[in-house]
Amino acid sequence: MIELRGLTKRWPGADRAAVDEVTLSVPEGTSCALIGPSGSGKTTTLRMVNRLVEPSGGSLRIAGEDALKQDPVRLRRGIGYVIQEVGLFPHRSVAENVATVPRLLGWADARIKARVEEVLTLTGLDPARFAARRPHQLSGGERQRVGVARALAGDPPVLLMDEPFGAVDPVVRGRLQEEVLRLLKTLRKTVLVVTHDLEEAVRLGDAVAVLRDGRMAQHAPAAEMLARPADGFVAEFLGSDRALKRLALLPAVAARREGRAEGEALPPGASLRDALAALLARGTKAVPLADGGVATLDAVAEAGAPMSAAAAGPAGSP
Ligand SMILES: Nc1ncnc2c1ncn2[C@@H]1O[C@H](COP(=O)(O)OP(=O)(O)OP(=O)(O)O)[C@@H](O)[C@H]1O
Repeated sequence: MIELRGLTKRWPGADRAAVDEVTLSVPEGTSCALIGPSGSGKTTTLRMVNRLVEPSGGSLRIAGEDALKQDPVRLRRGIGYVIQEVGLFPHRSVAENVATVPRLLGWADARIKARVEEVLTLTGLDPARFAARRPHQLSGGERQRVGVARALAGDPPVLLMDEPFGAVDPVVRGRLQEEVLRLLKTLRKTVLVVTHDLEEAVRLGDAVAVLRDGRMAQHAPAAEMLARPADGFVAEFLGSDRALKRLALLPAVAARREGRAEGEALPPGASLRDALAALLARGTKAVPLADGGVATLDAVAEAGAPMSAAAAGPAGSP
């Protein structure tokens, strides 16, 4: 659990706080995506959590402990940190880069070697091919994977990510997001991720927190926020196509009707957006679902409407 209460940062000489009394909880094993316009305080908030930036006020608890009373260097060893530029040591091999935190933690060589192989494999990098390479011998996507492997190496319960996939092309980016998401869920990490990209926020965050001028504009599960933005600012930030974006978060079975239809059934985990895409691409009135029944255009529209049963639930914080 990461708990920020009234966390504030005033930079010297600034006329207003860059982060102004932000309160936010990320329950254990869940992820929260921080989004907001440029300069709204996302990175400053993230860097206060690992004390790369010292807060001017407020409190911060990680796993129940007062993180502002801990030694910052020790605190950071328990927090994985992934940044856009990755920040690998250029003259060290991939294996040596990934081993950074385990070495600082004083692990024995054999344990470090085994762990490096394990996290490289977890992040989709075959140790036999990649362990000995230098960072400049990797593609952008591979470097990003090494960044994730390095952050996971010491098995920290908490992971902070700042634009983790910002530097890679959209195709690689989508695949990396999927993989990292699956990995972090399996490992039950508590994750705070900063991103500019709303789709990435919705994909990676169980909850989404929108900052505006250093203040929290809304904090809610993604589907709820897309259905019910707290105000005009959040609505505009989410975009006029927010109802469409939300379809990707709801299961196709929410639009299930009795009936039969021609063509290939949608796969089991399909979303309402997948159902809509199939209906449009096939030019049919109904598409078969994996477990029987069909999804129709009317049913997709009904299930995807912001006030439908699928969207019901209390407004406000998760
Ligand atoms: N080291 C610093 N010294 C002084 N002011 C800073 C410093 N770092 C950030 N700021 C200011 O704090 C405010 C918030 O910056 P921050 O980097 O947190 O925003 P952000 O939402 O992450 O922006 P972006 O999306 O552009 O990265 C900005 O006004 C910025 O100029």
